[in-house]
Amino acid sequence: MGILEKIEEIEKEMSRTKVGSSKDPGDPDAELISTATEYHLGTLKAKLAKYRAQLLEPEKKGAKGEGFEVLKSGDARVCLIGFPSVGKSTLLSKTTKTESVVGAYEFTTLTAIPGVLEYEGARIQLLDLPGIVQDAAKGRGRGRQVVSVAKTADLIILMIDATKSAEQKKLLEIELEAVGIRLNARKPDVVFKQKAAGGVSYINCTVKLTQTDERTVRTILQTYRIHNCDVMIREDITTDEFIDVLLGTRKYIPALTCINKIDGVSMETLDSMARQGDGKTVMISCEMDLGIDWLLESIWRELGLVKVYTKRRGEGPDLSDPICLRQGATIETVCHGIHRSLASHFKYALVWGKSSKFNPQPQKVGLTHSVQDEDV
Ligand SMILES: Nc1nc2c(ncn2[C@@H]2O[C@H](COP(=O)(O)OP(=O)(O)OP(=O)(O)O)[C@@H](O)[C@H]2O)c(=O)[nH]1
Ligand SMILES: [K+]
Ligand SMILES: [Mg+2]
Repeated sequence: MGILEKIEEIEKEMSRTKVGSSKDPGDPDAELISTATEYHLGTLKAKLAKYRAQLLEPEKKGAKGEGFEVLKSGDARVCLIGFPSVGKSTLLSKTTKTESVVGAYEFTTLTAIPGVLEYEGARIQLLDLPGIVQDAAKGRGRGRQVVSVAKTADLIILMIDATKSAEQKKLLEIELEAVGIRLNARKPDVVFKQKAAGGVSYINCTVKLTQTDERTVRTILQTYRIHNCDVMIREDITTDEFIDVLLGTRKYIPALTCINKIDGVSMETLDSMARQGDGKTVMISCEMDLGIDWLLESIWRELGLVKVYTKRRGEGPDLSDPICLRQGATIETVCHGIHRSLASHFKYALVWGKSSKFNPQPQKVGLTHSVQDEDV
């Protein structure tokens, strides 16, 4: 029997068990029967979770942990990362028009399910993902695939079940770190450029290095057989940070911790979680509809999107339909947001708002001008 058939068998057995367990209140054996039924259901659930976890195993040995193929769309991508059954799919179904199957058993979700969060005029892609297991990054389950998708996120939500171990957050962080994701860390201010010739040109501007030095940097370059490059260090970095930059495989991604199912814990526990939380922890209950607005606001804030409005000559700005952009976006990005060929026919733009030198008067600018939030 294949895994799918086994799963089907168990699901049938589960529904039979539920039907057969309707209690007769007058029956003295009812309590006994119901305990036995619960136990049986529990065993079935465990088996179901085991088989579903097998479905998540990589198809063949040595297969690379490629990400699930979901096209990026909208203004930004947010990934839901968490252990099984913390409520990732429940959250997606609640906040977007997409229905992702919710189940009381682990590994309900087997692939990446995208939904669209519409917030403040932005369209944010929210990705529901399979639950990960410990050692996911080493290739257990399809975990490696899940953490690989996380690399493509503009924001990662570490989703945690309030009723389960407080270790969850730490364990998730370890899995993400293992594939090179640095959560809530800023990219070190170091410029590293490989060249074809010319040797190593090392420049350390302005800062005094207290945690590494030129000799160490040069030794590391030799170890990696890099003989021609420009290195410019602009902050007091550690040796590890230099290696991060050198390998270029690190992703620096902002993250929020979302503690779900707070309906299931006592006020004391809730209070102590609130005290431990940093500015990047949000507590919610999908079931009781608590904290969802707080979460959406936090997502919006952490993404740091910039809203820009357009206006026609002689008319007011169109406030109903902003263009949402990443921080640091330029007029060129704005052009692409309006029409693909606009930038190639571009002469100049008039900008009103914070980025205009003459604010509140407009400024005439070129394609490389950086826009700011609420510019017109
Ligand atoms: N008490 C309570 N239960 C919840 C809450 N949110 C979700 N659940 C339940 O938790 C169970 C798991 O929910 P899912 O949304 O399937 O969890 P998931 O993280 O997507 O699980 P996998 O896809 O298996 O990794 C379901 O029985 C939900 O009804 C909540 O806020 N409170
Ligand atoms: K589940
Ligand atoms: Mg799910």
